[in-house]
Amino acid sequence: MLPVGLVQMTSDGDVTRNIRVASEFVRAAHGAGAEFVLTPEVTSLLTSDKERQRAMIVPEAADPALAAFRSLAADLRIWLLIGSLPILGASGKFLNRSFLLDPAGAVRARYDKIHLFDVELGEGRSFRESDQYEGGTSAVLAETPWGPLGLSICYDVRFPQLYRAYAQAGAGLLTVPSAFTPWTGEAHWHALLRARAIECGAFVLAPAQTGDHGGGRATYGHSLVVDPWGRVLADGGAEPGVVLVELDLSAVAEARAKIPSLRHDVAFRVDSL
Ligand SMILES: O=C(O)CNC(=O)[C@H](CS)NC(=O)CCC(=O)C(=O)O
Repeated sequence: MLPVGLVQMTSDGDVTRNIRVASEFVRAAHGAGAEFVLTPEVTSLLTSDKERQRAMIVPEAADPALAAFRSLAADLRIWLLIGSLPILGASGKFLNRSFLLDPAGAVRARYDKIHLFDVELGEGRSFRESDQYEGGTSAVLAETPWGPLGLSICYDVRFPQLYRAYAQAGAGLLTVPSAFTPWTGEAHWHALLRARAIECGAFVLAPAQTGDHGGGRATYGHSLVVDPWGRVLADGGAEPGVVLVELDLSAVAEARAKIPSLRHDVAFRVDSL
């Protein structure tokens, strides 16, 4: 059994505060027995204030949040997935980067969000993540004591081919740290995450931002753990806090034995008539 803890929080423009709040929740999850703790997308900074982003977002080597979370993982002797930190890349654009830290505080994997959220939701709700961020180009499968883990972030969840590639490469754990909008979350969040779990026969771990972040930004919450049969094992609701759940890892082989759809994948062509 793997005891996991998902941190649900309301990050804002105050990096120091966000690091403190996330760290308190991580400590609480560890105190409750979690050996693997996960935080949401943009744990360290969630703001629409572009000047503030320009001032606060730095290269990885100088990032105070990464340094703090590496010490925390080492201090608590836990595996820690920091859902993402905004990082200043070499091109001058930002990268939306997940970090998997081991119990020695070492960075075991980095993943840069591949699919950027450029959408028009209507009623003046538009997002253009690519204005400031550069997308990643590599899927990343990380080794853990609990088997291979496939990393992704938020809007990536709408691209099932990423998760299928992870499942075909052996992943039984999939991470989807997020900051979903309240509107799309209400309509799609549970369905998308359950679909990824079911079609991959894998656990989906999705720690989420929640609530009102100020400056017109709000997120859906509902941090979710879904098992390989598609059952929602835990739902974080709307309030900040920690979601705790024990994963029975044998459920991966069990689901895939019942429905071996990963083995039934065939290459096909599309005939346009
Ligand atoms: O910009 C930041 O500060 C943090 N990043 C986010 O909030 C990102 C990009 S705007 N949000 C999403 O990808 C939401 C996806 C979503 O809601 C959907 O697919 O429906």
